[in-house]
Amino acid sequence: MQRMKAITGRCMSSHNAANKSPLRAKMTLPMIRQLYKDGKPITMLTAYDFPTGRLCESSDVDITLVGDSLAQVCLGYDSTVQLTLDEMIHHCRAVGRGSKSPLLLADMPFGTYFSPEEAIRNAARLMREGGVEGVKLEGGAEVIETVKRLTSYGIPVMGHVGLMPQRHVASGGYHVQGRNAKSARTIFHAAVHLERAGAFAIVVEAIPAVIATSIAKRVQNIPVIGIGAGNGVDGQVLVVSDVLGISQEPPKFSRQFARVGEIAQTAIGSYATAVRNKDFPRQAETFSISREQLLGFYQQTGQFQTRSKAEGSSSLDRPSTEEPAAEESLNRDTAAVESSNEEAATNNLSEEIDPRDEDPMVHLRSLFNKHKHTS
Ligand SMILES: Nc1nc(=O)c2c([nH]1)NC[C@@H]1CN(c3ccc(C(=O)N[C@@H](CCC(=O)O)C(=O)O)cc3)CN21
Ligand SMILES: CC(C)C(=O)C(=O)O
Repeated sequence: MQRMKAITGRCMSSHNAANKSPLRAKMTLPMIRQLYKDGKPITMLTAYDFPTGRLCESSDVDITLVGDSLAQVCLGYDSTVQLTLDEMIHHCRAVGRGSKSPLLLADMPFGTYFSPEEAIRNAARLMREGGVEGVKLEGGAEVIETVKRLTSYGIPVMGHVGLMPQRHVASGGYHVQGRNAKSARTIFHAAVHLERAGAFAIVVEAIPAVIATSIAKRVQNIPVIGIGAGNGVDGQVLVVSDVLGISQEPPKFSRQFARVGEIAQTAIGSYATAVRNKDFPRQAETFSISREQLLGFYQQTGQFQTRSKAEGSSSLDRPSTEEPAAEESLNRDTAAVESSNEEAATNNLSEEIDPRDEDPMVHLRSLFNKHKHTS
């Protein structure tokens, strides 16, 4: 019942051309909180563009995250550090056009929240220009003041501790965090402080499951959402391309719930083969034109001409006509075409016509001549 409430805001436009899925409740922060209070696991998935946004919508996830993994997964950069705020905003807008009902969040890109002032300005851009409903940022003690300031201005903030991909240069790679007592304690305290600073949720990434569970038990008022952090937390997040099986190097903690990459490659290979074999397109994949209109076209473009002439011109490749027209209406329409093109037609029809049997011209010419003789 909770999920059926609060059908407001962006959800009102969810029956547009872009979104054929049935109306579902617009996820709001209070609804996320309620899921948490009810002990229901929160589902979160990344999206990077309109199609993946639509998948979040139709698959009923609670939170769509335009993660800065966008940089690697979608844009081909080496790391998230290279992503700009403008690029992030551009992709948020696309995701938002497909993902209407889930809560829509964006990662603050690297270098856009080094001071509280900078963070406020850039988070406001993500909300105003990108259309997101909250931001996620990586960090512990060093971002607490920033989180306080953002939330004080009504900008919902999701924290992110443990493995922080934006620090991969300093960390020398993507390493599991919290595997010694000191590191685990630092992450634990960061989570506690993020809750106090006003974060509405915290992502914990690539830490031992028992540490994540400890954090989730200690953080009592907001959900702890795990990625590579085991099953003792309040929700899970994964990268959509890992879930679909289209990532080049999915992290060990992810699961490929399908092998969409293999399916896609097979499909595209089949397409290329069909084109090379002239097996694509087929008749049903082609457009037709009525015989009378085709006749008019041939007349108006002077294509009733001799075979030798025809062979000399490359513009005479003629599409086949498939649409059967009732003889009567064809004759009537042909007459109309003829009267408006009588002179040109007469000139052209006085010449020898391409005799090939399969050529629709042959049939059209005979109809045309029949009409001329009987009128
Ligand atoms: N496709 C994809 N999925 C992700 O989850 C993801 C990205 N890309 N890009 C941005 C960050 C980077 N992330 C990563 C990337 C690699 C590992 C990884 O391979 N970790 C190793 C352990 C490495 C070590 O401890 O030395 C592993 O075995 O999973 C983890 C998180 C998570 N994010
Ligand atoms: C995987 C999630 C948590 C993320 O931060 C990202 O996609 O960048």
